[in-house]
Amino acid sequence: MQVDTLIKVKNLSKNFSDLKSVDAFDLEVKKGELFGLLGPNGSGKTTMIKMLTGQIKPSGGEVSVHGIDVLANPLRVKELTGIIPEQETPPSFLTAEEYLHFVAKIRKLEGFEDKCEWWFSYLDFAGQKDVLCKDLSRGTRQKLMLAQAFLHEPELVIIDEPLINLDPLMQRKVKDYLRDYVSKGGTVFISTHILEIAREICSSMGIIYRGKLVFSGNMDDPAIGDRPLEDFFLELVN
Ligand SMILES: Nc1ncnc2c1ncn2[C@@H]1O[C@H](COP(=O)(O)OP(=O)(O)OP(=O)(O)O)[C@@H](O)[C@H]1O
Repeated sequence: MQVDTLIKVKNLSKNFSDLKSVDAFDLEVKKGELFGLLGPNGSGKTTMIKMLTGQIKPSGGEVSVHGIDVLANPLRVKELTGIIPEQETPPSFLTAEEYLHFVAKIRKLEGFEDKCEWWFSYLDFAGQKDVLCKDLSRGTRQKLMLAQAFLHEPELVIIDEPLINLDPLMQRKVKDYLRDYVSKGGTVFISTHILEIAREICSSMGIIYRGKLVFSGNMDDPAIGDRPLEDFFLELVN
């Protein structure tokens, strides 16, 4: 079945005791979008991503990915989606290469060695292939997490803070890769509190503040106009 809306969220909420971390959130992300979820620290971005990827259960509302109810079938959603959760670290007892090969085998990828080689080369960490994941630098761990998420070229990739810990050259490469991925038909959902990233690469965005979606639209939405994104953002979250 062809699905054009890859992420659909309706009246979604997550409470931690009295705190409404995500509050009655509605959102749709269509195929081909590079969507950025922006918001200040503690506004609910990671909580949203955890609900999209079946890591935590919502307190209320509906969430579907690829037209599949995430609560009912989280494993199927994980099979179809590339995911980089917040500050995820790969297993400490595997080397970088072993980890990528392990992921490729779970994904039942054929000819994965070449694909892994491509990632080692593109993100310039072939020299760390044989290093245990626990001994990798934070930036190299992030490169590895990016590689594992895109290895099977899924229709949808969901990334919490894609450029975290990367140096400017690697940030440039990842931004180029994300733009190219979407231009070839992929869909990417990112969360970030870095507005320049969204301005530079996203086609659409949502702004979350205190758990509520306070804006959703394209980057050329007339409400933003010619203002710096920072001004628009601060107007909504102050
Ligand atoms: N497991 C939890 N138990 C209690 N409170 C939580 C839990 N997870 C998140 N929260 C709270 O929910 C709110 C939203 O947190 P979340 O991590 O989603 O924010 P964020 O927008 O991703 O922040 P940042 O940009 O700082 O990473 C915060 O107040 C946080 O303390």
